[in-house]
Amino acid sequence: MLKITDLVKRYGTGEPVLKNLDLTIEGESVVSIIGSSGAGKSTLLRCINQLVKPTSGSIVLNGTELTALRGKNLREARRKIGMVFQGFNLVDRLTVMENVQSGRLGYISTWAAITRRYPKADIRRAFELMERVGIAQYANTRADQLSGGERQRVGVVRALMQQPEILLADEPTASLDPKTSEQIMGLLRDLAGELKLPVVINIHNVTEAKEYTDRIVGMRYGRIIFDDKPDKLDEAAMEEIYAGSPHADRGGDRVKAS
Ligand SMILES: Nc1ncnc2c1ncn2[C@@H]1O[C@H](COP(=O)(O)OP(=O)(O)OP(=O)(O)O)[C@@H](O)[C@H]1O
Repeated sequence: MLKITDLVKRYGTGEPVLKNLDLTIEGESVVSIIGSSGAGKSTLLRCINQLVKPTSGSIVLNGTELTALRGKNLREARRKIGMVFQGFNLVDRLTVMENVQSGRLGYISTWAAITRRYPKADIRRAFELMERVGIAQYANTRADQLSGGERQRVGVVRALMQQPEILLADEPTASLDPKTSEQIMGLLRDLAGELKLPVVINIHNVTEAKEYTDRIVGMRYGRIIFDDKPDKLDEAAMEEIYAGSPHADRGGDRVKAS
């Protein structure tokens, strides 16, 4: 379970971009985070995986308070959080297998990684996952030879190689064509169920959020103003999430668009 309580993030001396945010995610649910540009979606994901240090508040993942961790403990906790990125973040000149195995860095010795002497169990697991997502035939192909959809599948397998307890995806389909985008969303949804993994997806495409996720969290300027099942996201809720201007809202309490 992920339990976020009273989370505040302020960059420098500016107004907070996350304002006393509470969010609990249980079980294998697939949750999408929607909201206008600048609402704080990426900052929220980065606070969860501790790429960004929250200003205050609590983030507990399966009993571990992440905000209190430093050094080795922080590195260990971060392995439990898989990340999937918009731009895939692969190393182009490495093969698919090498990219996928980089998800095991931190679990295996540096020497084993440098010399590509991956443990047998890791190779087996990589092939299982690559088979599952349809890229096993590319194991020895350089990452830059693959299409966008195939590259994102590599990104997903790499994240799963970490044996994460939660998977975070930051705009995972924004660089993909519509059909491939739907395939990747379907894959994330199915993997969440198969691996009993909570998945949190930042997404601009509301149609995909409605179709492929179990719960939609709508953010507006650092606050959660909608949190419900996709079929509850009606026009009024959309208006509230997306209307208005950042200037009107920033800093103060939520201002309803007129
Ligand atoms: N490293 C940073 N330093 C200062 N301000 C930042 C930093 N990162 C983000 N911000 C600001 O925080 C606010 C929230 O940004 P964030 O990227 O979290 O929003 P978002 O909802 O993910 O937007 P988008 O959909 O465009 O990615 C914005 O005003 C942004 O300019």
